[in-house]
Amino acid sequence: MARPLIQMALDSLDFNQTVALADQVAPYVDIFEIGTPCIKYNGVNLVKELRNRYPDKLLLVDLKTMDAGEYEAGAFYAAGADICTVLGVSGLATIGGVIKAAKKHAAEVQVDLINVPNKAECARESAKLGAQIMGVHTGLDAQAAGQTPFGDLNEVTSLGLNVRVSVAGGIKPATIDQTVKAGANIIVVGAAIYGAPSPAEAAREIRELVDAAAV
Ligand SMILES: O=C([C@H](O)CO)[C@H](O)[C@H](O)COP(=O)(O)O
Repeated sequence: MARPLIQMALDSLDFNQTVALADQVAPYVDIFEIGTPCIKYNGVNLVKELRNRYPDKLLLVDLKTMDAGEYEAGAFYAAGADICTVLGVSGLATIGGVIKAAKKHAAEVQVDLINVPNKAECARESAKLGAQIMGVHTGLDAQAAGQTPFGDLNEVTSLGLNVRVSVAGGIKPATIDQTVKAGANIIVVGAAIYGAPSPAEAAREIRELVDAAAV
């Protein structure tokens, strides 16, 4: 089984704390995600900082774009993003705009399926348009209401689309094995790492669990 990538969700608002957390977990993760609250607060300068500091890491900017796809995402690809996210609920015109911006920078697009009523249809149409990654996502508010992403993950991986499937929403050590076995290509972890007493130790444990589950 191909080893899934680990994506660290950097969800602090503080610029320096975000960079410090990235430094701690860097040896164990493949993708740095600048989370939505963080990118809204800090903007393109944080993208530039992480790009300069980590030229070889993948950098995802979780814009969750809802409108003006090409215009909004263009600046973040230009600053060094490898992947920007666009909301599935935004519609195909906006998703197409982000895809256009990504192409100009030889970069990629992730469609976030958060709150999309028909995830299969959105994933199929977005893949046809050229999006490379489908993001199955139970957001922080839905998690607080007791929801998990695993049912949606099974639905989207079983579509057999020629895309990578990312999963986010409260993933923790106890759920790594089922996540890998469900076919996720990218596993996003936020609170289980940044909320741990030692984020570096927590990231190392996640790395070991993913590697063990993927054999
Ligand atoms: O995308 C996220 C959230 O909606 C805030 O924008 C999180 O980064 C994502 O859910 C991963 O974090 P955890 O759920 O804490 O693992």
